[in-house]
Amino acid sequence: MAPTVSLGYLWLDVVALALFTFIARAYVSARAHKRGLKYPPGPSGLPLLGNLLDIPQHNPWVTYAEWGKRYGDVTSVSVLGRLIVFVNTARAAKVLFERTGTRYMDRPVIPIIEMMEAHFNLAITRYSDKWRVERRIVDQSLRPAVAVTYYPMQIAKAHAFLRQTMEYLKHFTGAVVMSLTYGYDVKESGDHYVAIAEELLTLASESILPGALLVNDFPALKHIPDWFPGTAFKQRARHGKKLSYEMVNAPFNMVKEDLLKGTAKHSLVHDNLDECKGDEETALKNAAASVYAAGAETTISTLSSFLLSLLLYPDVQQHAQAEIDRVIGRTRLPAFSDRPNLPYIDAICKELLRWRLVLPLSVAHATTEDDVYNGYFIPKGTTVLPNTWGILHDPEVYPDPETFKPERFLTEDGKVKDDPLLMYAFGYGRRMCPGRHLVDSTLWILVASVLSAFKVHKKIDMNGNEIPVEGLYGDGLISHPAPFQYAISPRHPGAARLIQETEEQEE
Ligand code: HEM
Repeated sequence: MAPTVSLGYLWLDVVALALFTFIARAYVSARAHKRGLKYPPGPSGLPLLGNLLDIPQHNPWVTYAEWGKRYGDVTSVSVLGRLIVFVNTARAAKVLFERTGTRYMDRPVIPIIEMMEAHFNLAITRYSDKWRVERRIVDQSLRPAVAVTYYPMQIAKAHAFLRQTMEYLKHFTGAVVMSLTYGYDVKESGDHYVAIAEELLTLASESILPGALLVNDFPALKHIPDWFPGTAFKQRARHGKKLSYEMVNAPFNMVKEDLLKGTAKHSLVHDNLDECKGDEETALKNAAASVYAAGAETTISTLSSFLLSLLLYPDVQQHAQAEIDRVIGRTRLPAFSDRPNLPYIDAICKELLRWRLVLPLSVAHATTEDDVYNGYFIPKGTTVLPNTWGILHDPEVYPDPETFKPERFLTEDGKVKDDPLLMYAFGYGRRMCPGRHLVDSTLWILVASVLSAFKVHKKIDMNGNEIPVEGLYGDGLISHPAPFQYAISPRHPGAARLIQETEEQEE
């Protein structure tokens, strides 16, 4: 039976905490006014609720980009008194994230993520000594000189992908990241570690964006007991906590056991474990789980977009295959040494990062101290969301931005164009993605291998008609294409044999 005796006290506590939250936020706002400064402009909100009802749940980055056009390159909204700032242009991103040192390098506290104990993840760790130690481990293990040592493994996984085709997509990305992090070869279906990570990441990704859960704006709701209506978020948090524990500890303990047995392979954990003492082991554990958490789903989303782009833009496929035939021919599969001679393949990889962003709103930053931008006040602790989608879909920089056009990254004489803005797909300043060098080679080898061996086309239904593909995307923090149907077949008579040979080479 639900306890009733303490209900009065409980509500007093919750109301007191809510009031405290409001007063603290009102105090910050008063501080801004005292200095004669306003928050960055944005849509006007309702009393108390602020802009809560203006936050869209579908493709929010498109609305935020429209606000950017209307109100300026830095805009803001208030949700139940919590200020959220959006950075809408490359110019503002440069000033705020690159020229102000560490002022914008914190992460906001997200109550539901803390309740899930998923803040082990470096990507959402506050700017602190803990972040510095764990980031150093990840940077060391994923720097370009180490990333190249994973080339043979990446080639082997890409060839396995060709052999098993599409069911292997999820497996492929999980396989690369699990192999480099723990030296573990994931099972081809139903892998326990991959399943846990996928479930936790989906749960966290759905819970994190502004407006997703009320508890994120009103932390006092954490204290409401489970039996109270509307507290499903607590069950979600408890389940997330169990998954976080398993994700951080289970694969790490497996490497320790393998080390004792003498069977552990080259991996981030293996290479760092020898030097670990006391707390350093926790840092290594967190860093490793973060690499998996940040690396697998993001890469899956990009590779799914690759397949989708081939269905929607058959001419891109033809152009790429003509380049492969010209440079490599049809008697072998691509190797990393072919890369300088395949600029169109490189341009496809770049356009994939721009066209459908894996993290359209990047990962939220937060300010470590007060700041003033263009005369507007941005207080310490403000959530700052870079609208990377808006920046990389600005029609003045990328004409016809919704169309997949690899040639926008080629010069007139067919060379690959350097585009510094594209790095924003990987984030900003010191928080920029440490996995970007690895992504660069993973993406390239898979795109080149698939295009070399296969034709990817629309599936045909029982009446002989092509099944249409809409190209819709989901709305979580990590944006995935909605499921779509496709067919895949060897591109030429020798392709099947080349694929078969990869198996023999690996034996
Ligand atoms: C297409 C694939 C990927 C994309 C588009 C991507 C993009 C991003 C972005 C936008 C951030 C946030 C940066 C910021 O806050 O400014 C990030 C953070 C991070 N990424 Fe990636 N990423 C990808 C793959 C990977 C891979 C493969 C790994 C590891 C092997 C990885 C590891 C991380 C880590 C550890 C962080 C947290 C960094 C921090 O907060 O200090 N990512 N990534």
